[in-house]
Amino acid sequence: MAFKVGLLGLGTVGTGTVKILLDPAQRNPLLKDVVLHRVGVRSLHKPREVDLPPDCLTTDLAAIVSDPEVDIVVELIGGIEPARSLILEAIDHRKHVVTANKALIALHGEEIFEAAAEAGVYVLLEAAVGGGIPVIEPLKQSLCANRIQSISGIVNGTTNYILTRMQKEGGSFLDMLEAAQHLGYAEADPTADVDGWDAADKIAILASLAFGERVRRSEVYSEGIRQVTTTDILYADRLGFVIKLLALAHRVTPPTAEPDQPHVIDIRVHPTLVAKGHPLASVNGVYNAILVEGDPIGQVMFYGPGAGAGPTASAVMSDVLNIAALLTVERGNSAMVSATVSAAVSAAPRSDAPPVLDPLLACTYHRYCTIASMEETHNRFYARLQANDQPGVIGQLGTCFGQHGVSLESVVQLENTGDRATIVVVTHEVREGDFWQAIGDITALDCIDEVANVLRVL
Ligand SMILES: NC(=O)C1=CN([C@@H]2O[C@H](COP(=O)(O)OP(=O)(O)OC[C@H]3O[C@@H](n4cnc5c(N)ncnc54)[C@H](OP(=O)(O)O)[C@@H]3O)[C@@H](O)[C@H]2O)C=CC1
Ligand SMILES: N[C@@H](CC=O)C(=O)O
Ligand code: NA
Repeated sequence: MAFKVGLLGLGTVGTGTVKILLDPAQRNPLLKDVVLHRVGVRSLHKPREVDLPPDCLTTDLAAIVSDPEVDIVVELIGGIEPARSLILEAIDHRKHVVTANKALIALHGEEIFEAAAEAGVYVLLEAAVGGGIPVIEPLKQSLCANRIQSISGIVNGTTNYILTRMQKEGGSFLDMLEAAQHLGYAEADPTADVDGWDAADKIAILASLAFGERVRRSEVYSEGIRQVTTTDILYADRLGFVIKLLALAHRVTPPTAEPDQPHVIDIRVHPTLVAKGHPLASVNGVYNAILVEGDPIGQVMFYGPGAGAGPTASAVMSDVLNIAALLTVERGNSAMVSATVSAAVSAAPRSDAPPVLDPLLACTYHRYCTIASMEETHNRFYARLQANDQPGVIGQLGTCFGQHGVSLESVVQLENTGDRATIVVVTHEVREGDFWQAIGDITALDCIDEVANVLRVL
């Protein structure tokens, strides 16, 4: 019983996927039933790392998604269009879909999953978050009995790779970005990685799976890592922290709230000082980790390679095999029915209703959650200030923070050059809006040259 795959894209992840498909030895036996039928690319003349069967490669991607022989369409071209239209067309032709495209799912998930539910097909996306780390299916299935309270993690391999190398080698941001691009970790436009949009796509997807309600991608607050300097990395280190780009989501609504009201979710992405003893602090390089807190499980952490050809292809192929397994059961059952129930069944009226989907595998959320305004969230902060090195400066800072109810955990003067001083402040947890009002007043003080950087602290 063969299942035919129509693959869209033969770049980093597409190539990794073909390598698994063409080398089934000692993997799951079901892989032998999965056949690579067509591969769609932009250019037929690029050198490729894999030897494809003759006539497999095409630039006509529309023909792949409507090909009657294709059972599963694997979308690995990335971006919004033409990926969105091709996936919708594939669904319309009743193909199951596997995608690694978090940007598309975060933005157009509602349209895609509603079309899939109507057509009775699956759209699976294990590769879209955490690369090779199994996290989407565990959230949908293994943790489904839990009430999830929070998800926090490092979900972008490129920025974690850059920050780790900046920390360990003091290298320049641009050199490290180039290395991440060369290794195939970065998006086609690496702005999505560096500015936190890729991590925001991923936390929007994780939060909707964890909390059972859709998240409007446009409402997810995100800051990238451009403003993180080697000076901040050094000062953070002296204070006992490392700096990581964290994606955070937690349910603000208590479990006792009315079930018909949408949940309020605090969700954001920003560079964060993480205490060296925290489990996320030692996640380095291209590795990702996702810490889930639920009731009754407590804490569970998923860890592994978050980007790159092989790990991401491992996740893509797990989805393909999940679908192949379901199709094996479906075809086996219908063969049994047609063999045993003959005349009576064939005389009955045929139903065109789509097949019923496994509710733990399909994503069928019907309402949007409410996102808490950033001003109302509570955070700890690190602020690096340039000031006059004169008596009373620290007192004035303390007064300004105090007037806005911001309590300080530590204030240290880390460096002096001539009559200038660098002061680093770490606050206790405060209301975000109050902190920024205090910073506004501090900026206006005569003794302060500038607030050079502000970062949040976990
Ligand atoms: N790289 C990674 O580590 C990870 C990537 N992802 C996601 O996987 C997806 C693919 O990423 P990646 O493999 O890195 O991307 P690449 O840029 O390496 O590959 C893209 C492929 O798609 C083809 N393609 C792009 N646009 C078109 C088009 N309009 N028509 C036809 N073919 C097209 C390209 O063709 P050609 O080869 O001819 O140029 C290329 O083969 C993205 O959604 C990405 O976000 C997810 C997790 C990790
Ligand atoms: N560009 C992404 C690729 C995987 O999703 C990353 O760096 O994490
Ligand atoms: Na994954």
